[in-house]
Amino acid sequence: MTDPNANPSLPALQAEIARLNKVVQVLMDRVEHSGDLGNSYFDQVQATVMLEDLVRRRTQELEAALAENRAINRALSEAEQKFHCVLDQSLVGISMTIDQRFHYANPKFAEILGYSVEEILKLGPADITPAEDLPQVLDVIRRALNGEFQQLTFTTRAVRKDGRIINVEMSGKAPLDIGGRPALIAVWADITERLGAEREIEALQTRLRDQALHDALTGLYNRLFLAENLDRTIALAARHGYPVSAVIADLDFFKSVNDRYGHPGGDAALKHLADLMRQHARSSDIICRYGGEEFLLLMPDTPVEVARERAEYLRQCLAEQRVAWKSTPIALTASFGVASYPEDAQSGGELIEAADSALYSSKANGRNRVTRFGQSWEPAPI
Ligand SMILES: Nc1nc2c(ncn2[C@@H]2O[C@H](COP(=O)(O)OP(=O)(O)OP(=O)(O)O)[C@@H](O)[C@H]2O)c(=O)[nH]1
Repeated sequence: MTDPNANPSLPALQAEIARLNKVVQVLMDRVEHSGDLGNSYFDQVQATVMLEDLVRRRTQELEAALAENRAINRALSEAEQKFHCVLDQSLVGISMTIDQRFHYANPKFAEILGYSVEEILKLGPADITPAEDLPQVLDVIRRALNGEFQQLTFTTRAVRKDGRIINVEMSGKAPLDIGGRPALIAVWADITERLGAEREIEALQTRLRDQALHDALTGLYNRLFLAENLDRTIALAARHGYPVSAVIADLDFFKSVNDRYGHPGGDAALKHLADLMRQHARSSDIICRYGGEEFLLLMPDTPVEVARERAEYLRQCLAEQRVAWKSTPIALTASFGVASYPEDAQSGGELIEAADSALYSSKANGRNRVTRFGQSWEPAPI
């Protein structure tokens, strides 16, 4: 990378040698012509001695200067070797770009991109950038050359020699003046694996959060989700002035379903009711498995009468359908309690309590029925 001509003392020395040569030439001419001018032999000898002395002194000075110059060059060469050694062993890629071409690349930079150093030096940033990223990369280079950044760290993609696209992080500083041309020095790291690992962790976190908020058996939201969202749902309703209705459904004599069909049969029954509630819900509704065989349907912006009708519809469907289970389909019924904010309750907690108390009335009054909070039960139509 170092130009030996860059040693500032060398041109000065060369100029001095040229000047001395001229002086010697002039003096020699004078000596030769002094005879023509009629000067004495003694004058000629004296001039020759002076000349020789001057040349000897100047030669000594020049030799000393040349020795110093050689020492400087040796020190420069050693420094360059050390510098190369560090760059060659660097764990990050280093490049220097001049006029859209890589003017320097360390082995790591070539390795990141799957080229040899010789090959990469025939390329430039545009050759290693995917076409769709090119406008953005060229814009960053343009702005860097304009001196818009003192320090820049930039994440982009690069195309390797084998065509594989990798994610790279590139850091650079303001351009340097190299031989009168702006040079961009950049440090590169292949962050493909790191990004992949980060994405996996993110996906895992999303999955874990999802699992934490859902019931594994039915896929419905669980109580934790309800706890996180109930108050917010009520607060939103209060702000916008609409009602929120709650329906709690509880399978009747579920213990005997388990006893008769076994736990897997009971699970199939729970999934059946969950699917039924899901099929007849609006996207704004929140359905969650509230307890073992208890389900909650939270219906924002829904008057209590509409909620009661929905509960009645679900009750009927459940009573009419059979849960497919081996050779013996399972007959099920459920009891329902309905309440509404702000009519029956002033908070999320009170709303659930009101719906629960209505459910209790349904159970107490014979099951397989829908009871609205604060109202006496009506006989079921079937
Ligand atoms: N299969 C299955 N059973 C469950 C699950 N969670 C709770 N249970 C059962 O649900 C039953 C609930 O019984 P109870 O609370 O006595 O209610 P019930 O038998 O439905 O009676 P009523 O509600 O009064 O009609 C218990 O036998 C629990 O073991 C589950 O995830 N799967």
